[in-house]
Amino acid sequence: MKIALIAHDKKKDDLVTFSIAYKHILQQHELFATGTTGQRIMDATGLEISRFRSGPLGGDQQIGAMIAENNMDMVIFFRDPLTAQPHEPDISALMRLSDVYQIPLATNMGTAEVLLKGLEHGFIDFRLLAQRRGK
Ligand SMILES: O=C(CO)COP(=O)(O)O
Repeated sequence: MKIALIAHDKKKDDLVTFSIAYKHILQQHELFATGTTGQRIMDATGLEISRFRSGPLGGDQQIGAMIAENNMDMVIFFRDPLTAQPHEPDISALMRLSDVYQIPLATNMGTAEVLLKGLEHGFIDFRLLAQRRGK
């Protein structure tokens, strides 16, 4: 499965902690991230991650493009709901595309934990069908 990892600045520590805790699951999948988030997680975990641009410079849009191409299976996006972001339209667009294409999207650690455990137990296997349909 292809999983995107994204966190706003005030949530990056949480995502790093989460990635350490769930490294055993994450390492079985193909990981992508926005620029700074990806670097932080790689440094802390040693996981291999394909990094896009930083969010404000287009990273959210690049991940959105992968979703539109049926090329992303899950998005874990620790949003900061208390801080205004300069690229709010890009963030909304990414979440919108996740809904358009029915891609599992976790916007906080509670949901992310359920998603990764669901992934571990095969609950996200509908994406395998979607991948085949897209080819
Ligand atoms: O801004 C972001 C998501 O909207 C994240 O970007 P960075 O990972 O580069 O900080």
